[in-house]
Amino acid sequence: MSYENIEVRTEAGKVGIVTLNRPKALNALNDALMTELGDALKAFDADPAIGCMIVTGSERAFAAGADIGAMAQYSFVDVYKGDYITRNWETIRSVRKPVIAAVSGFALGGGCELAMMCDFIIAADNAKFGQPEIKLGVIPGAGGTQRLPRAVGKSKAMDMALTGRMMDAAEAERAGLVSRVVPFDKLADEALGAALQIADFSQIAVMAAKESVNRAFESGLSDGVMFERRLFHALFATADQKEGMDAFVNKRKPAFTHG
Ligand SMILES: CCCCCCCCCCCCC/C=C/C(=O)SCCNC(=O)CCNC(=O)[C@H](O)C(C)(C)COP(=O)(O)OP(=O)(O)OC[C@H]1O[C@@H](n2cnc3c(N)ncnc32)[C@H](O)[C@@H]1OP(=O)(O)O
Repeated sequence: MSYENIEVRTEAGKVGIVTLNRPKALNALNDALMTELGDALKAFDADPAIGCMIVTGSERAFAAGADIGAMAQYSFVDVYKGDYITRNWETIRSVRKPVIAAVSGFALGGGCELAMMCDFIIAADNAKFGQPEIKLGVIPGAGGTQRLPRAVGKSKAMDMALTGRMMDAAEAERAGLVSRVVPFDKLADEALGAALQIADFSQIAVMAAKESVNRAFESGLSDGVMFERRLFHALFATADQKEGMDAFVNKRKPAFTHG
């Protein structure tokens, strides 16, 4: 499959990597890019050999937001009837294998929202996150007002949504938006290291872990705990649970099922 707005590759046959590729526009997210991104992630998700995915950008920008030039002329009818965002952005949330956002440079507006749709964010020390939509006379439209408070708390999320200010990688890590911060020249290796580690685990246990953690945002504590418990119980029906626990008892490396 050839793409215009992204680059796609695999590492070690088990990690799928998508690089946003509109450098002249700081990876501004247009409709074509988001459709290509969704298609690429769905293809990796369907590939039994792929255990984890990475979405990344350039040193200067993960993505500086949705494409303002593309949006400037749209009417309500355009975006409502075109099912703006729902039609393609939500695809990234439908993939069942983990997606790591490896963020350097600007992750603003839709770029920050895209990173938050991924399962966790590893940031370079030059990363800058923000939801500056207010400066354009709009508000975040791809989950920013919902995911950011859940990640960093109401006060910081409200501050960012109302002032449009950016926060740097260190503040983002302190606030809980970002899982790890590394020097830019270590970002690709850090993200790939995490992805390879995940891809070597039991693929069904990895998918269950992702599903269960995400359920925390969709249900009350008791329901979420019960959802987790039933998934935990269900994994005792898998060969990987037997292999993983037997390998520990017999002091050997487990050979999990991938795909
Ligand atoms: C039915 C139709 C469906 C269409 C679907 C479209 C896609 C879906 C969108 C929906 C997403 C949900 C809602 C999200 C909304 C947003 O994200 S709004 C945008 C939020 N982002 C911003 O406001 C940041 C805008 N950019 C800047 O503030 C600055 O560029 C910067 C990031 C601070 C960097 O500044 P500087 O270093 O001075 O570089 P610049 O010269 O400004 O930029 C370099 C070139 O990149 C272009 N560019 C930058 N950001 C964008 C952008 N968001 N959209 C388009 N183009 C961008 C900039 O114009 C420069 O280009 P040239 O002028 O040609 O050099």
